[in-house]
Amino acid sequence: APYDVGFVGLGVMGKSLVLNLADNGYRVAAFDLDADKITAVEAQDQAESQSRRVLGCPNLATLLAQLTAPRLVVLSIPAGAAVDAVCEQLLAAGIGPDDVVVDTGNSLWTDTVKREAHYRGQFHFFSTAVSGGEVGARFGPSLMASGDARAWQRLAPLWQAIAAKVDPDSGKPIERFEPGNPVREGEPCAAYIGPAGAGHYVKMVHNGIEYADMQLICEAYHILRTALGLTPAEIAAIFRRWNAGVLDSYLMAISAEVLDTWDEASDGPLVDVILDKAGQKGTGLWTAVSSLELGCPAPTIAQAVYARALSGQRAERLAAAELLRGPEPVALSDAEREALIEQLHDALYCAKICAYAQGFQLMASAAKVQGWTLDFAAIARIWRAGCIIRAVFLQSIAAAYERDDSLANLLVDPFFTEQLHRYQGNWRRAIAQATLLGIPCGALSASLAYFDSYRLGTLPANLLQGQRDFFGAHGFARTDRDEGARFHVDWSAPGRPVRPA
Ligand SMILES: O=C(O)[C@H](O)[C@@H](O)[C@H](O)[C@H](O)COP(=O)(O)O
Repeated sequence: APYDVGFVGLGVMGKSLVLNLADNGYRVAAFDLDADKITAVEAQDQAESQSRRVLGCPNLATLLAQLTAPRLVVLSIPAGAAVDAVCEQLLAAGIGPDDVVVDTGNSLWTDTVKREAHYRGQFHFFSTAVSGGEVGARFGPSLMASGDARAWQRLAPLWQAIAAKVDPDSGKPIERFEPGNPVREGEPCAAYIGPAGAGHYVKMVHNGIEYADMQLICEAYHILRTALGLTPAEIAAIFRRWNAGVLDSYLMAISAEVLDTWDEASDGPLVDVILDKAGQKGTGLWTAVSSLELGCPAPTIAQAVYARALSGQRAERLAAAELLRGPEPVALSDAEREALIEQLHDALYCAKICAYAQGFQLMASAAKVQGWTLDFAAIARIWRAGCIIRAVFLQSIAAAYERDDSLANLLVDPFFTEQLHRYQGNWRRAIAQATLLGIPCGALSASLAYFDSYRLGTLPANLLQGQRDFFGAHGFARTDRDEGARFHVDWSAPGRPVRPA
């Protein structure tokens, strides 16, 4: 019998998606340039299922020959030129106008837009951004699909079958990590986001928020470690406690796991032998750049990208540490220590709300410019399970957009407004304490500055406009005239007259 879907790229994510598809009853014809990867996925398939659900193919022509027409071919290959190379090879191997090719890598959304247009008429170039890492891909990722809606009709049953599932009542993930026993009940975390590029844009922002979330947790860890001298295991215990409340999330849970991990070689906490130089593959940077280009502030996300870059300047930091002095360490009383832990909890929560608010507002800004109609409640719902930023609080974000799908910013949703009012005091105290102790908390404080700026009717941009007009005659609007009218001061003339510009 012919195979249901072709799969090209059997790396960590590709192999996991293939076995997930097979677990859900799809017969997969698979190819990779590396023959060992083909053998490996076939062997794992047989070991897990004692049947042949996955067929390794020696080349793309053989793969296409196994498939039911119109054919469906999924790509899981590194973002960039490799995607175009494989598309050209598929054309040479005989893929046709009715066939669908799906890019599941972390491609830059503008590349996806170009590819869909470039291959139109040759085959349907579709995309589905995947979040959840190796385990997510294997047992249930979050899937953000975009492109021709007719291609989605074909893909939807497969994606909804393999996607992570959420319990419709609690909004919590239904998780089971058993080969051959996929989760079939619950709401699937797979959605059609919109035209080409929309899915990859939304995934890019997911990753930007992921960067912010991770950086915020790292700053809390740094303050607990430095200000209170707690051990990684003690901090892990605090994170577990926090993970039982409003901060309940995958990233909080794995942070506790990392902190609790012992390194035999050094006979100490693993985290103490991990070099403090953060890597990055680009999605966070792309998000920050898009926010700057759109003029839609995402300072917590941008600060998280900068924090990675700063960590990368390790040699310079070590040299600077010999030269630059911070404040003298201060011993905190037991009451102050307990208070700081509570304050940090609230600071993390408030800053997290700001990072998500920035991400959702950024998606809204991009949608406006691109002419996309994004369903923010649906996006929040498919991020409740499977993806890296999965968290209970996404249920509240979904509810906020269900209440008002044209919400200007999550900060002004009644639920989140009330939360910020309740917890902001401790947020300020945590940042003030860390700052006095000389412990960097750029993402926590960038979030607070964002909140304080967004909630203020008047900002000091009036002086800034004056400065710009003084040195560059750039002009300004007046508060007591129509906003469209421009004015300029003749700064060198007596009395500095203000004239229409
Ligand atoms: O949603 C996910 O499954 C992850 O975000 C995934 O896409 C990947 O792990 C990131 O690309 C890591 O990004 P950095 O290497 O830039 O941290």
